[in-house]
Amino acid sequence: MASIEFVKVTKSFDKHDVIKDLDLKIEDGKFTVLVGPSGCGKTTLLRMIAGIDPQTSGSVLINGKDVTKIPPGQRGVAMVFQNYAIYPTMSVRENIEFGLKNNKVPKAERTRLVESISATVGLTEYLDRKPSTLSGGQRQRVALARAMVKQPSVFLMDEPLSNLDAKLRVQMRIELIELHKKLGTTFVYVTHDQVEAMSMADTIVLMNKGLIQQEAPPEIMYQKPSNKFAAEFIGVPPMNIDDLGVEGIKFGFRPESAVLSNEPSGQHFSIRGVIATREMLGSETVYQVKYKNSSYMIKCIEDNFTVDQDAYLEVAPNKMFFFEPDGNRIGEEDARFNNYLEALRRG
Ligand SMILES: Nc1ncnc2c1ncn2[C@@H]1O[C@H](COP(=O)(O)OP(=O)(O)OP(=O)(O)O)[C@@H](O)[C@H]1O
Repeated sequence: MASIEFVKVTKSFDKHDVIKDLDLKIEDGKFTVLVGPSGCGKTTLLRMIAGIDPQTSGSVLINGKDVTKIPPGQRGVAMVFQNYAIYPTMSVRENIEFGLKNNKVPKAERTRLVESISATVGLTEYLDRKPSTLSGGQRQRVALARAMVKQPSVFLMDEPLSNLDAKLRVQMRIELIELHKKLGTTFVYVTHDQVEAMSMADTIVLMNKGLIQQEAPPEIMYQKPSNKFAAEFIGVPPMNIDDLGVEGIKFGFRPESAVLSNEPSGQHFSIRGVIATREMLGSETVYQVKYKNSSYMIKCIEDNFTVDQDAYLEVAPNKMFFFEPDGNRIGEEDARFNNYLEALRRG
């Protein structure tokens, strides 16, 4: 088990700061997901923890100890990548055992570890197979088992599910959640996929351009995004955001927070728009509603509207968000919040 801490960490490539003065604490035993758009610095953070590509300045601490001078092999961390890095000519057993042999672990102990870990990830019956005869999900489990035999105190995972098809990804997500529960070890997981982050994380660390935008459990990230970036990054379709027309303020509401109807019901924000597109997804329907120069995405359980039909789009006041011109969210406790609600109601 281990906690991880970044203290004033900067990482530069060719004098360009990819990460600048970053402070972050990753809690012991938690499933922490680093999420953000491509190039925001997620992998760079992971590599600094592993010691593969150390920071330019600042410190990385594992269990309170500065690991700057400790080589990757001695940090007690194991990494799992998206392209597995398993050896095609070795059997599953040999792949899992490889690191142990290298570390001169005695044969009896090796066999015990390989068998118990294979059972944990459901590979027992595949131990004598070659990786080429396994499915993508089974190969991903070999990569996990290879990391697990090292009995690390931290698992670092870099988009480990991105090579799998959609159905398998969902299944592996559940398996990873269960594995984390079983092991109780610190997991640090990198992804650009907000659904993965929402479904697996104890804590989400949302990054953009090398800066942390918000650090929070999934439900807080969703209900109380700290800024416009977080509001738009988490959630599918993203939050609808538009100009309030007052002091450069923007307002926003989630696609599932709006109600579409044929008659207005007197909700706070009420406009009459036209259905521009309709996506019937089975359990829900996503409509695009056009109103003046704006368009809003609305998610409904029922499928009551057709394209080109007029509809009232209404949102309750407790479902509204407001953002400063610099993107920061204005909380309900802010004295201006009610003024902005009033401005919205008047249209
Ligand atoms: N070895 C390197 N030399 C120069 N620039 C690099 C190097 N490694 C990463 N970068 C730059 O650092 C930034 C962050 O890269 P990083 O791989 O951490 O992003 P990421 O968030 O993991 O993105 P992705 O989701 O695409 O993997 C990018 O702009 C990238 O171009």
